[in-house]
Amino acid sequence: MVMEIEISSTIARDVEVGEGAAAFLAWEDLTALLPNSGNGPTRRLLNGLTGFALPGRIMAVMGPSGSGKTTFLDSLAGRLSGNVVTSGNVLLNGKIKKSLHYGIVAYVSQEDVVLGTLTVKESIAYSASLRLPSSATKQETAELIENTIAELGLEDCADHLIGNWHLRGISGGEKKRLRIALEIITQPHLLFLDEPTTGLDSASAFFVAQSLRSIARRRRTIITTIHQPSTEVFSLFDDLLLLSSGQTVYFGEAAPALEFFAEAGFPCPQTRSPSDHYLRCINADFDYVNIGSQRIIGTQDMHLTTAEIRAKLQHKYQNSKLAERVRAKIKHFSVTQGLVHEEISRGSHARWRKQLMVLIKRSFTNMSRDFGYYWLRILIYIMVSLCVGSVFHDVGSGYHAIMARGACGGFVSGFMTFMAIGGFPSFIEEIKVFNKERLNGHYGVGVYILSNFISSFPFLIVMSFSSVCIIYLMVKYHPGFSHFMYAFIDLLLSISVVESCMMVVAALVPNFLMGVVVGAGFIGIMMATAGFFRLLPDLPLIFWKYPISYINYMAWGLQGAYKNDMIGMEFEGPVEGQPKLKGEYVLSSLLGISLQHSKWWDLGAVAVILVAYRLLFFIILKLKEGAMPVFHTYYTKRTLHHLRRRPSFRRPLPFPSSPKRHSLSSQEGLNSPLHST
Ligand SMILES: Nc1ncnc2c1ncn2[C@@H]1O[C@H](COP(=O)(O)OP(=O)(O)OP(=O)(O)O)[C@@H](O)[C@H]1O
Repeated sequence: MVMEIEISSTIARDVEVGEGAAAFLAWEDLTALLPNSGNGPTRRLLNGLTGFALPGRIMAVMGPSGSGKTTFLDSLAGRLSGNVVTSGNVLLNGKIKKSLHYGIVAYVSQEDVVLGTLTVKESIAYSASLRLPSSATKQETAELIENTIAELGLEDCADHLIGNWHLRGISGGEKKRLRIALEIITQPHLLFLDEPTTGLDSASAFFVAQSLRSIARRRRTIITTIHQPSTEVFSLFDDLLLLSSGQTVYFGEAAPALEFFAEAGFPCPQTRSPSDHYLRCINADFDYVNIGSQRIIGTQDMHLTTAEIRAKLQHKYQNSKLAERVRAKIKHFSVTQGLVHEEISRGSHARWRKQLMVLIKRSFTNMSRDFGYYWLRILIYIMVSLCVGSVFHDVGSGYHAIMARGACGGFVSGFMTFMAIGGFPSFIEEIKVFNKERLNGHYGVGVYILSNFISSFPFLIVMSFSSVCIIYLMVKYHPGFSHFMYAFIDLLLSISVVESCMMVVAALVPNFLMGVVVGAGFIGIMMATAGFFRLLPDLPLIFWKYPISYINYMAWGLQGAYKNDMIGMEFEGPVEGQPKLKGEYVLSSLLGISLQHSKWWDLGAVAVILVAYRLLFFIILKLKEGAMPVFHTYYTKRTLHHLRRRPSFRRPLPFPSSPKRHSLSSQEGLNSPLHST
């Protein structure tokens, strides 16, 4: 007999009667494919999933490791990596949505992306200030922060630093709860969580699940993937989506799943928890277990292989009235556009000026507490400056001092700016935090770039000022306050350009080692064409002179530095008694510097290049947001068109006709990812 489970009347009521804003989410025939770059098989990571999530309810997505739980959440949220192709519809409040990022959904991922230099309370407070409406009073915000801390049991560690690579901070479980707190503080209408309880002890896991349930009860829609929940935790979930190899094994209310399994011939033993039982039935990883030298069958108690159990369950689900009604409900969703009148809230409600102030403060706090971000570099800059100062000490104005001054200028413009690459690991961390917060709609790209620049500027001033002070005084460059200030601003702008350039690299290559290599390579090219190792007039005209030397901040910076030092100076000639050499003559004849424009033009050019890099950084971040989805849609269409022409790809999925135990090799065939060639 086939038992059919009714979709509860409460769900139906929820769908029909909605008060205020709420998120009714549905997905239809959701498929994710991993095409092989060659002519090999295409993996189906998700295979035609259909279902819905309703406000006021919390849905658990369960399945063995690798069954596609994260892929499912990512494909709903439009966050899958570029190599995965998706098809199907995602409907939010009856309207088809391409994806649910930039604030439509709050997503708590598994990745550990938080600023480790802040305390738990500070992190939550910044997150609240960034997103709560500007009308929220200080007291309301403080209450909300306290409540959120209490809701996730973070009181004991509220004032502890989170911790990073060199700073031991809060525990992994506390970090996990903090990441949830950062997202739930604004009570988002739609919340996705990827394994929020993994790594937590049973009491904390229960605590977290209970908080999520109470949030859901405030007409919030919550979908969470979960690994091995305890019976207590499992009982807190309203709905269940059970996945195996990217296919639905069960979708519906969580409690009746027991009857579904029993009806299918797999009743849950009394000694086993229901969630354990479901996973055991569909987890093929331990079908065959080696105990000593013996190989035994893990699912012996059910007399079937996992592949057979899974196929039976899938078959039963696909042909059940339950699946039929889900499809009917989705149809209802798609024809009833705008089930709720209010738009669901998106990301931040704070005004951009408030966001800018909060981000500047947060970024400045992070930079000043992270020793590796600027302090270490400032220390190294001072030490290197002392070394340069003593090597070129009181360089003088003899004939040989001409080359010494040139070399010292070359070293400062080249190597001293190159050292800005040392901040790359911190840039990478910051970009990761930006990416996460941006996708969750906390703030915009422009606000982030401006805040990052403003908060780093005081450190760059300290770095350049201390270096120029030491070098200028020890080497005894051209005397005079204006000359000193020029050298300081020249170095400040040059270091700022390298910083901006490194931010561009971090946005394009978000990997520490690869980023450092790319950044170092780029600065190396700038050094080679700056006019010190090869004079500017001698550079090959095509490419190296035009355009490279003209877009090279170091070339402009070095020309300005040379002019600042040498114009107005006189140097001894090569032979004693010869007339003195004027600085202008040295510049044009020996150093290949054009005197057709003043040193201020050179400084202006460095400033323009700095603005250009910041703009480039903005454009890259914007392009990643805007153009990448367009490219991905094109790639998806092309790949699907190509795949649909393959007959084997269109073939329906196989279900074994008889529950015979397969040989190991045939079982492996069934358990391997579903694919077509
Ligand atoms: N971008 C990708 N490129 C290659 N393989 C991918 C990609 N995304 C997902 N996969 C593969 O899809 C399968 C499902 O991955 P997914 O992370 O969704 O599983 P999961 O059920 O969340 O597992 P776990 O519980 O271990 O986190 C895995 O085999 C994974 O390697």
